[in-house]
Amino acid sequence: MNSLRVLARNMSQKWEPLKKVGIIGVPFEKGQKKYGVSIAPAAIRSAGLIERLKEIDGIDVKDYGDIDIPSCNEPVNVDNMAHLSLVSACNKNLSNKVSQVLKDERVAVTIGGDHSIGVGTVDGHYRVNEDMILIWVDAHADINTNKTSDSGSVHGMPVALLVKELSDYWPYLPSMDWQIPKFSIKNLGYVGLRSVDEYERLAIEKYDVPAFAMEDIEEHGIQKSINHILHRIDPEGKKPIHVSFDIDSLDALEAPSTGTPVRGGLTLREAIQLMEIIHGTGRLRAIDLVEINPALGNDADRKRTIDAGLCVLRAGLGFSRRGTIPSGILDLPVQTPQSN
Ligand SMILES: NC(=[NH2+])NCCC[C@H](N)C(=O)O
Ligand SMILES: [Mn+2]
Ligand SMILES: [Mn+2]
Repeated sequence: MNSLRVLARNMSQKWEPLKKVGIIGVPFEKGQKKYGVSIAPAAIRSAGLIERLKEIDGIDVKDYGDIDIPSCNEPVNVDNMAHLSLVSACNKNLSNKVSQVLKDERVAVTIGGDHSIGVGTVDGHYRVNEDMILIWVDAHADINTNKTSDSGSVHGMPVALLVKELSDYWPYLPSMDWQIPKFSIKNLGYVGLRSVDEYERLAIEKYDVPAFAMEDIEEHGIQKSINHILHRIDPEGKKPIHVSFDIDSLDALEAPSTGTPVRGGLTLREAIQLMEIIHGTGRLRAIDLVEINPALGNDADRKRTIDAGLCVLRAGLGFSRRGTIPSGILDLPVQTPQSN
């Protein structure tokens, strides 16, 4: 969006939660090493994704289906970066789809997939709303480069690929020409961190990113933590919000079916409250739900993890734990006298 349009919107727009939602499935798992995260969109849909979202008062849900995932293509060789060409091709399609959903004036809800797909969702969002801010809810910071990563898995690198301030720390990445990192790290905040690699910590401190690790959340509570972040990166409360929610931000007891679980995480109640607060700003425009791996754990684990993800989405999209009044009805039903 050009800056004049942004200015016009900021002057005229009173933010209201968007009641229209577009679902995008991304059955992609090449950003990490374990089988299973690619079957999450199907598993979450069959657990009742659309139906449970439709229970939210006044909501309009459109399913855009799954994006095309390339199965093989010309491999490119970049040191310590596995499957880069596939990651790149998937994200290119995804970026276009997210832009389309946002242009349709719907909240873009992307169901992953591993967290490497954050490159496509944020890129697609940025292309529509250049003033967007990004809340990365995760046990991990996902801000490694191929030089600092121990794993070589791209799901630990999406933030570093996205932010312009780190572009000089990358080599030339063949196949990634479509993605120009323009998003500023100044518009990023973290919630839930508890497994941060050394160079990731260095990047967070160098750029003074508001990063609420679990100890900070313990100290301040989830409400003050998210309000602090939102105020730090957008003091006037004018910018569209993108939440990239990695299910491993939740405690491993709440979400066991995930590839890189870390104990001591957010309770589901904290995550719900976080999403309710962000919903309450009226500015939430994109949610990613990633790293659910239905192939890990037993039936109960799978069910608990998917259900936790659905609770997070519902909270972000306006479901109220207080309950809602039936629409158009003003009083309790009276009893009609019985005939016999
Ligand atoms: N999206 C995730 N679950 N990321 C885990 C990343 C773990 C580790 N920091 C790495 O770079 O490999
Ligand atoms: Mn992640
Ligand atoms: Mn993670």
